Amino acid sequence: MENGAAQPVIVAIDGPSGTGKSSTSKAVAARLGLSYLDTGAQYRAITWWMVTNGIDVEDPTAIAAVAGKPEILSGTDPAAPTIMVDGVDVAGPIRTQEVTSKVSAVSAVPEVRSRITELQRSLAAGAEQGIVVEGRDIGTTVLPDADLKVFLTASPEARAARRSGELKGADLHSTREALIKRDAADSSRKTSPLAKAGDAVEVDTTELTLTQVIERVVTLVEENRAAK
Ligand SMILES: Nc1ncnc2c1ncn2[C@@H]1O[C@H](COP(=O)(O)OP(=O)(O)O)[C@@H](O)[C@H]1O
Ligand SMILES: Nc1ccn([C@H]2C[C@H](O)[C@@H](COP(=O)(O)OP(=O)(O)O)O2)c(=O)n1
Repeated sequence: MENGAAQPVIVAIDGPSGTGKSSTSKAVAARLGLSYLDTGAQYRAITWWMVTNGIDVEDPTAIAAVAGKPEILSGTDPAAPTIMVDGVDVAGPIRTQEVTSKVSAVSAVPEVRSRITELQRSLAAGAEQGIVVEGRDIGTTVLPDADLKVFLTASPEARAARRSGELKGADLHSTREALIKRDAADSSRKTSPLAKAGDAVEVDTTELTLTQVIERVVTLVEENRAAK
């Protein structure tokens, strides 16, 4: 723009688990001075609340009935993202195996999705410089008018190796199986499944380093801005 003030830019980054969405999105947002939102953390947070409050996660009606109750607050600074539920910092508890194994069932419930989608849209609208939002349905459903949509992929082997590295020695085979099962659940649900938007740029990260993926996405954002 003539006066040098950049228009806010909205970047949607989707893809299955372990493709590098969180690491890439955080780094791209930090580099470009944008906000950052991890929507998986929000679905994990509402799942943590359901588990903590004894809600049967196999019962969609029970989940739907209380979906509006927890207050979920996301801090969008890429240098220090935060996630709170009813005033409690749940950044650690939302990463347990128990939450990971239940998050697909909870996030498949339409009342949960509409609640969380509303929060996501409001955070995106309020981001003054723009925002990088990562998840499963950002480009398709949450922010279909995003300036740039990226869909990250990687082989199941690469994704499982990355995840087991994080879980400090977790068995590679069982990590791979759990990951494939969660992808299948997330891709096959009726409401807003994991899917690549028609206008998303697909980046296969299997053979790329994290630095290369970050560079690729930063370049895509810069090209997008320059074309405006
Ligand atoms: N291109 C890559 N090459 C190697 N490791 C990667 C790459 N991208 C991400 N990682 C690592 O893989 C793990 C999962 O990445 P993460 O960003 O959490 O993925 P996602 O958000 O898609 O689940 C992290 O430990 C991260 O450092
Ligand atoms: N936009 C989103 C983001 C996540 N989810 C659901 C489906 C995912 O399996 C869980 C957890 O997502 P998260 O990004 O934290 O998962 P990983 O870090 O890739 O293991 O949340 C979703 O349904 N929609």
